[in-house]
Amino acid sequence: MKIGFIGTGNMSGAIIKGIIDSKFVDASDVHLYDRNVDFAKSRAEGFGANATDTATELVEAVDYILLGVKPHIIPAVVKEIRDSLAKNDKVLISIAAGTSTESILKTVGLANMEQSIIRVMPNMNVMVGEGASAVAGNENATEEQVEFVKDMFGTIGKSWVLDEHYFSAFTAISGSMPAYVFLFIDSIARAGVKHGLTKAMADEIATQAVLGSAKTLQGTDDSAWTMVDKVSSPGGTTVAGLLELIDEGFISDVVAGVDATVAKDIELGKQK
Ligand SMILES: NC(=O)C1=CN([C@@H]2O[C@H](COP(=O)(O)OP(=O)(O)OC[C@H]3O[C@@H](n4cnc5c(N)ncnc54)[C@H](OP(=O)(O)O)[C@@H]3O)[C@@H](O)[C@H]2O)C=CC1
Ligand SMILES: O=C(O)[C@@H]1CCC=N1
Repeated sequence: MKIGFIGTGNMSGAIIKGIIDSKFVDASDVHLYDRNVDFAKSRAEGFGANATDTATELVEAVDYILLGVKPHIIPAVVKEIRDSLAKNDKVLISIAAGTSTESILKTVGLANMEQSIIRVMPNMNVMVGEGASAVAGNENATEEQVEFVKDMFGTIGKSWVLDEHYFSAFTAISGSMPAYVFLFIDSIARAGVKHGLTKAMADEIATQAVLGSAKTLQGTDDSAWTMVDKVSSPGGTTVAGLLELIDEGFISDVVAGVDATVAKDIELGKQK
């Protein structure tokens, strides 16, 4: 299969690297287009992939087209390529937040009502092969097409087929989550600085503690809550801090943050 990327920024770059490094596709089957053509060309050169001068050329050259542009750019790009889409049996993949397959189908227009569209919500951790991506096909997408895209994102982390109805929730607990975890790590490090550590040292320690905790949790059948109990020695340091965190609203603050993310994703979707 040949895969094309329109918009070759951060997310596309990470996905391209992952699918080539894992040999999911050969670099010669990857085609890139960006509005900054020279940028796409230098990216392509780095990966050993191909670059095209226009978006429509890219559509002609590939089987799957990933839209790697910001959500507000999606309509313009889709309008630009819709005539070439109409002539061909291609699959569109969108990773844009707050953008439903239905809204893309409307942009594609009446001539393309059979268009297969697959929506994916990855997260930034695809950059290190530890992404968490949800995949949903519209009613035109075949099971094989959805599985292909799920496997594609499975090469750069974990991927799940998920009903599109849950995408706002998934965006909150996975797509946006790296930012919240970075904030958590920074908060821990700042507390370390308060108690005399240098910021650089505290950043490194907090990052390793979070990484190790995630790995420990992945390696056990125990729930996160059970693991909280396992770290908390009777009368010890952890339970003292834990009770203070809960008392200060840690759980409800996290839930409120997720609620706000979900609400924004729904709002963005309604604007389309
Ligand atoms: N960042 C994240 O953590 C996540 C992002 N996403 C989604 O991924 C998508 C891409 O985000 P990200 O990679 O961060 O964005 P970037 O800005 O890094 O990349 C977008 C690229 O598309 C180019 N571009 C802009 N307009 C056009 C056009 N008309 N035709 C072709 N190329 C164009 C941009 O060029 P220029 O720089 O010149 O504008 C840029 O190179 C977004 O829809 C976002 O919602 C999803 C999950 C996580
Ligand atoms: O902030 C955003 O809109 C995108 C979606 C998920 C992560 N970043």
